[in-house]
Amino acid sequence: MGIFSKFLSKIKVSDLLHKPDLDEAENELIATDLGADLARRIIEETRKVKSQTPEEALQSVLSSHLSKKPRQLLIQPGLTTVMVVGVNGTGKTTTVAKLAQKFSPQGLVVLAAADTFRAAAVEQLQTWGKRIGLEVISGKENSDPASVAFDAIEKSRNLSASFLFIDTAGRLHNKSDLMNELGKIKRVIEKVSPVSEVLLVIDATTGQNGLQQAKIFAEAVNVTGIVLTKLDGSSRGGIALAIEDGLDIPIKFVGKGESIDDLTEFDPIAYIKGLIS
Ligand SMILES: Nc1nc2c(ncn2[C@@H]2O[C@H](COP(=O)(O)OP(=O)(O)OP(=O)(O)O)[C@@H](O)[C@H]2O)c(=O)[nH]1
Repeated sequence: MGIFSKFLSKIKVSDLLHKPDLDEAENELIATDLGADLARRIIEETRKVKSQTPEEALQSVLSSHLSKKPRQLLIQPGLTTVMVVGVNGTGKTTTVAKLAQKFSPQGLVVLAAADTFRAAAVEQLQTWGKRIGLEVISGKENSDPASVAFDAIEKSRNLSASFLFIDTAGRLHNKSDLMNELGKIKRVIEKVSPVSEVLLVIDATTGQNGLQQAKIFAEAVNVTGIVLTKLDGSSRGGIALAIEDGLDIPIKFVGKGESIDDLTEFDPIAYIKGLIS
Protein backbone atom coordinates (compact mmCIF):
# COMPACT_ATOMS: atom_id res chain seq x y z
CA MET A 1 0.00 0.00 0.00
CA GLY A 2 1.44 3.38 -1.01
CA ILE A 3 2.01 6.06 1.59
CA PHE A 4 -0.71 8.25 0.18
CA SER A 5 -3.30 5.56 -0.38
CA LYS A 6 -5.32 6.33 2.72
CA PHE A 7 -5.45 10.00 1.78
CA LEU A 8 -6.36 9.25 -1.80
CA SER A 9 -9.06 6.71 -1.01
CA LYS A 10 -10.66 9.43 1.05
CA ILE A 11 -10.45 12.23 -1.49
CA LYS A 12 -11.50 9.92 -4.32
CA VAL A 13 -14.79 9.45 -2.50
CA SER A 14 -15.36 13.09 -1.76
CA ASP A 15 -13.42 14.26 -4.83
CA LEU A 16 -12.85 17.50 -3.03
CA LEU A 17 -9.82 18.92 -1.33
CA HIS A 18 -11.57 19.78 1.91
CA LYS A 19 -9.32 21.26 4.53
CA PRO A 20 -9.86 18.48 7.09
CA ASP A 21 -8.86 15.91 4.46
CA LEU A 22 -5.72 17.83 3.70
CA ASP A 23 -4.86 18.24 7.36
CA GLU A 24 -5.23 14.52 7.82
CA ALA A 25 -3.16 13.84 4.73
CA GLU A 26 -0.44 16.13 6.01
CA ASN A 27 -0.36 14.26 9.30
CA GLU A 28 -0.07 11.00 7.40
CA LEU A 29 2.76 12.35 5.30
CA ILE A 30 4.58 13.64 8.37
CA ALA A 31 4.55 10.09 9.71
CA THR A 32 6.39 8.89 6.60
CA ASP A 33 9.99 9.39 5.48
CA LEU A 34 9.17 12.58 3.60
CA GLY A 35 9.65 14.75 6.67
CA ALA A 36 7.34 17.38 8.11
CA ASP A 37 8.47 20.35 6.06
CA LEU A 38 8.23 18.64 2.68
CA ALA A 39 4.89 17.06 3.62
CA ARG A 40 3.49 20.49 4.46
CA ARG A 41 4.78 22.02 1.22
CA ILE A 42 3.37 19.20 -0.87
CA ILE A 43 -0.06 19.57 0.68
CA GLU A 44 0.05 23.35 0.29
CA GLU A 45 0.95 23.05 -3.39
CA THR A 46 -1.66 20.33 -4.01
CA ARG A 47 -4.27 22.60 -2.46
CA LYS A 48 -3.50 25.26 -5.09
CA VAL A 49 -3.78 22.94 -8.12
CA LYS A 50 -7.40 23.33 -9.16
CA SER A 51 -7.60 22.17 -12.74
CA GLN A 52 -6.96 18.49 -12.13
CA THR A 53 -8.40 15.64 -10.08
CA PRO A 54 -6.83 15.38 -6.61
CA GLU A 55 -4.86 12.32 -7.68
CA GLU A 56 -3.41 14.06 -10.75
CA ALA A 57 -2.72 17.18 -8.73
CA LEU A 58 -0.80 15.20 -6.12
CA GLN A 59 1.07 13.23 -8.77
CA SER A 60 2.25 16.35 -10.56
CA VAL A 61 3.20 18.12 -7.34
CA LEU A 62 5.20 15.09 -6.18
CA SER A 63 6.94 14.79 -9.57
CA SER A 64 7.88 18.46 -9.48
CA HIS A 65 9.96 17.79 -6.35
CA LEU A 66 12.14 15.19 -8.08
CA SER A 67 15.57 16.11 -9.45
CA LYS A 68 15.85 16.96 -13.16
CA LYS A 69 19.46 15.77 -13.34
CA PRO A 70 20.38 12.74 -15.49
CA ARG A 71 19.90 9.37 -13.86
CA GLN A 72 22.07 7.19 -16.09
CA LEU A 73 25.57 6.39 -14.93
CA LEU A 74 27.96 8.87 -16.52
CA ILE A 75 30.03 6.71 -18.84
CA GLN A 76 33.26 8.29 -20.06
CA PRO A 77 35.49 7.42 -22.99
CA GLY A 78 38.30 5.16 -21.73
CA LEU A 79 37.89 4.43 -18.05
CA THR A 80 34.72 5.21 -16.08
CA THR A 81 35.68 5.39 -12.39
CA VAL A 82 32.96 5.19 -9.77
CA MET A 83 33.49 5.60 -6.01
CA VAL A 84 30.84 3.97 -3.84
CA VAL A 85 30.49 5.60 -0.40
CA GLY A 86 28.16 5.46 2.58
CA VAL A 87 27.77 4.58 6.25
CA ASN A 88 28.35 1.05 7.57
CA GLY A 89 26.05 -1.70 6.49
CA THR A 90 24.03 0.27 3.95
CA GLY A 91 24.95 -2.19 1.18
CA LYS A 92 28.04 -0.64 -0.45
CA THR A 93 29.93 -3.86 -1.16
CA THR A 94 26.82 -5.60 -2.45
CA THR A 95 26.08 -2.57 -4.63
CA VAL A 96 29.61 -2.61 -6.08
CA ALA A 97 29.08 -6.27 -7.04
CA LYS A 98 25.66 -5.52 -8.52
CA LEU A 99 27.08 -2.61 -10.55
CA ALA A 100 29.88 -4.85 -11.81
CA GLN A 101 27.37 -7.43 -12.93
CA LYS A 102 25.22 -4.79 -14.60
CA PHE A 103 28.00 -3.07 -16.55
CA SER A 104 30.15 -6.11 -17.42
CA PRO A 105 28.38 -6.60 -20.75
CA GLN A 106 29.52 -3.08 -21.73
CA GLY A 107 33.25 -3.59 -21.11
CA LEU A 108 35.87 -4.97 -18.76
CA VAL A 109 35.19 -4.17 -15.11
CA VAL A 110 37.79 -3.95 -12.33
CA LEU A 111 36.85 -3.77 -8.65
CA ALA A 112 38.81 -2.09 -5.87
CA ALA A 113 38.47 -2.89 -2.17
CA ALA A 114 39.51 0.43 -0.63
CA ASP A 115 38.13 -0.63 2.75
CA THR A 116 41.46 -1.42 4.34
CA PHE A 117 40.10 -1.32 7.90
CA ARG A 118 38.02 -4.45 7.70
CA ALA A 119 39.53 -7.63 6.29
CA ALA A 120 36.06 -9.15 6.07
CA ALA A 121 34.92 -6.39 3.72
CA VAL A 122 37.84 -7.11 1.37
CA GLU A 123 37.06 -10.84 1.48
CA GLN A 124 33.42 -10.12 0.75
CA LEU A 125 34.33 -8.18 -2.38
CA GLN A 126 36.84 -10.85 -3.42
CA THR A 127 34.13 -13.49 -3.12
CA TRP A 128 31.84 -11.43 -5.35
CA GLY A 129 34.72 -10.84 -7.77
CA LYS A 130 35.39 -14.58 -8.08
CA ARG A 131 31.73 -15.27 -8.62
CA ILE A 132 31.46 -12.71 -11.42
CA GLY A 133 34.96 -13.52 -12.73
CA LEU A 134 36.52 -10.09 -12.16
CA GLU A 135 39.81 -8.84 -10.81
CA VAL A 136 39.65 -7.27 -7.33
CA ILE A 137 42.45 -4.89 -6.33
CA SER A 138 43.10 -4.67 -2.59
CA GLY A 139 45.81 -3.49 -0.23
CA LYS A 140 47.30 -4.66 3.05
CA GLU A 141 45.18 -4.34 6.17
CA ASN A 142 45.25 -0.75 7.50
CA SER A 143 47.13 0.53 4.45
CA ASP A 144 46.13 3.87 2.93
CA PRO A 145 42.82 3.45 1.05
CA ALA A 146 43.89 6.21 -1.35
CA SER A 147 46.89 4.12 -2.41
CA VAL A 148 44.62 1.14 -3.11
CA ALA A 149 42.48 3.38 -5.31
CA PHE A 150 45.61 4.66 -7.06
CA ASP A 151 46.87 1.10 -7.70
CA ALA A 152 43.43 0.17 -9.01
CA ILE A 153 43.54 3.00 -11.56
CA GLU A 154 46.95 1.82 -12.79
CA LYS A 155 45.77 -1.77 -13.04
CA SER A 156 42.58 -0.71 -14.85
CA ARG A 157 44.62 1.25 -17.36
CA ASN A 158 47.00 -1.64 -17.94
CA LEU A 159 44.06 -3.92 -18.59
CA SER A 160 42.31 -1.26 -20.75
CA ALA A 161 39.29 -1.69 -18.50
CA SER A 162 36.12 0.30 -19.17
CA PHE A 163 34.85 0.47 -15.59
CA LEU A 164 36.44 0.71 -12.15
CA PHE A 165 34.10 0.44 -9.17
CA ILE A 166 35.73 1.37 -5.86
CA ASP A 167 34.28 0.10 -2.59
CA THR A 168 35.16 2.36 0.34
CA ALA A 169 35.05 1.78 4.08
CA GLY A 170 31.77 2.31 5.84
CA ARG A 171 32.00 5.43 7.90
CA LEU A 172 30.01 7.23 10.49
CA HIS A 173 28.89 10.43 8.84
CA ASN A 174 29.59 12.38 12.04
CA LYS A 175 33.29 11.45 12.14
CA SER A 176 35.03 14.27 10.31
CA ASP A 177 38.41 12.51 9.92
CA LEU A 178 36.78 9.61 8.12
CA MET A 179 34.79 11.97 5.95
CA ASN A 180 37.95 13.92 5.08
CA GLU A 181 39.61 10.70 4.04
CA LEU A 182 36.99 10.27 1.32
CA GLY A 183 38.00 13.62 -0.15
CA LYS A 184 41.62 12.46 -0.09
CA ILE A 185 40.83 9.23 -1.96
CA LYS A 186 39.05 11.27 -4.62
CA ARG A 187 41.86 13.82 -4.94
CA VAL A 188 44.50 11.10 -5.29
CA ILE A 189 42.51 9.40 -8.06
CA GLU A 190 41.94 12.70 -9.82
CA LYS A 191 45.65 13.35 -10.09
CA VAL A 192 45.73 10.61 -12.72
CA SER A 193 42.17 10.07 -13.91
CA PRO A 194 38.77 11.73 -13.51
CA VAL A 195 36.24 10.31 -11.06
CA SER A 196 33.08 9.91 -13.13
CA GLU A 197 30.67 9.40 -10.29
CA VAL A 198 30.54 9.31 -6.51
CA LEU A 199 27.55 7.17 -5.62
CA LEU A 200 26.23 7.40 -2.08
CA VAL A 201 24.50 4.27 -0.82
CA ILE A 202 21.52 4.96 1.42
CA ASP A 203 19.57 2.24 3.22
CA ALA A 204 15.88 2.98 2.61
CA THR A 205 14.92 1.42 5.94
CA THR A 206 16.78 4.11 7.91
CA GLY A 207 14.10 6.66 7.02
CA GLN A 208 14.72 10.36 7.54
CA ASN A 209 18.23 9.67 8.84
CA GLY A 210 19.10 8.97 5.21
CA LEU A 211 18.57 12.64 4.39
CA GLN A 212 20.97 13.65 7.14
CA GLN A 213 23.56 11.19 5.83
CA ALA A 214 23.17 12.51 2.30
CA LYS A 215 23.65 16.12 3.48
CA ILE A 216 26.89 15.36 5.30
CA PHE A 217 28.36 13.18 2.55
CA ALA A 218 27.47 15.81 -0.04
CA GLU A 219 29.42 18.39 1.98
CA ALA A 220 32.50 16.16 2.20
CA VAL A 221 32.64 14.90 -1.36
CA ASN A 222 30.77 15.81 -4.52
CA VAL A 223 28.07 13.11 -4.48
CA THR A 224 26.71 12.72 -8.01
CA GLY A 225 24.06 10.09 -7.41
CA ILE A 226 22.32 7.96 -4.81
CA VAL A 227 21.81 4.22 -4.71
CA LEU A 228 18.79 3.51 -2.51
CA THR A 229 19.12 -0.01 -1.12
CA LYS A 230 16.81 -2.34 0.79
CA LEU A 231 13.69 -0.89 -0.76
CA ASP A 232 12.41 -4.47 -0.59
CA GLY A 233 12.45 -4.10 3.20
CA SER A 234 10.79 -0.69 3.29
CA SER A 235 7.17 0.00 2.52
CA ARG A 236 7.85 3.73 2.56
CA GLY A 237 10.63 4.91 0.28
CA GLY A 238 9.59 8.54 0.75
CA ILE A 239 13.23 9.27 1.61
CA ALA A 240 14.01 9.24 -2.14
CA LEU A 241 11.78 12.26 -2.69
CA ALA A 242 13.10 13.97 0.44
CA ILE A 243 16.71 13.64 -0.78
CA GLU A 244 15.97 14.77 -4.33
CA ASP A 245 13.95 17.73 -3.10
CA GLY A 246 16.42 18.74 -0.41
CA LEU A 247 19.72 18.21 -2.19
CA ASP A 248 18.96 17.85 -5.90
CA ILE A 249 21.00 14.64 -6.05
CA PRO A 250 19.33 12.12 -8.36
CA ILE A 251 18.59 8.57 -7.23
CA LYS A 252 20.33 6.55 -9.95
CA PHE A 253 19.83 2.97 -8.83
CA VAL A 254 17.60 1.06 -6.49
CA GLY A 255 18.49 -2.15 -4.62
CA LYS A 256 15.62 -4.48 -3.98
CA GLY A 257 17.27 -7.60 -2.63
CA GLU A 258 20.51 -9.30 -1.69
CA SER A 259 21.26 -11.10 -4.93
CA ILE A 260 23.51 -9.84 -7.69
CA ASP A 261 20.72 -8.99 -10.11
CA ASP A 262 18.65 -7.01 -7.60
CA LEU A 263 19.70 -3.59 -8.86
CA THR A 264 17.56 -1.53 -11.19
CA GLU A 265 17.65 1.98 -12.58
CA PHE A 266 15.46 4.37 -10.62
CA ASP A 267 12.26 4.98 -12.57
CA PRO A 268 10.75 8.30 -11.38
CA ILE A 269 7.35 7.77 -13.00
CA ALA A 270 6.92 4.29 -11.53
CA TYR A 271 8.19 5.60 -8.20
CA ILE A 272 5.59 8.37 -7.96
CA LYS A 273 2.86 6.00 -9.10
CA GLY A 274 4.03 3.48 -6.49
CA LEU A 275 3.86 6.09 -3.76
CA ILE A 276 0.26 6.98 -4.44
CA SER A 277 -1.07 3.60 -5.55
N1 LIG B 1 17.19 -6.81 1.44
C1 LIG B 1 18.27 -6.21 0.93
N2 LIG B 1 19.45 -6.39 1.50
C2 LIG B 1 20.53 -5.78 0.97
C3 LIG B 1 20.43 -4.93 -0.16
N3 LIG B 1 21.67 -4.46 -0.42
C4 LIG B 1 22.49 -5.01 0.49
N4 LIG B 1 21.82 -5.80 1.35
C5 LIG B 1 22.33 -6.56 2.51
O1 LIG B 1 22.78 -5.65 3.50
C6 LIG B 1 23.85 -6.22 4.25
C7 LIG B 1 25.02 -5.25 4.25
O2 LIG B 1 25.50 -5.16 2.92
P1 LIG B 1 27.01 -4.81 2.58
O3 LIG B 1 27.11 -4.75 1.11
O4 LIG B 1 27.95 -5.69 3.33
O5 LIG B 1 27.07 -3.36 3.21
P2 LIG B 1 28.33 -2.39 3.35
O6 LIG B 1 27.79 -1.02 3.28
O7 LIG B 1 29.38 -2.76 2.39
O8 LIG B 1 28.79 -2.74 4.82
P3 LIG B 1 30.17 -2.31 5.57
O9 LIG B 1 31.30 -2.91 4.79
O10 LIG B 1 30.03 -2.89 6.94
O11 LIG B 1 30.20 -0.84 5.62
C8 LIG B 1 24.16 -7.55 3.58
O12 LIG B 1 23.53 -8.56 4.32
C9 LIG B 1 23.53 -7.43 2.20
O13 LIG B 1 23.16 -8.66 1.67
C10 LIG B 1 19.12 -4.73 -0.74
O14 LIG B 1 18.91 -4.00 -1.72
N5 LIG B 1 18.08 -5.40 -0.15
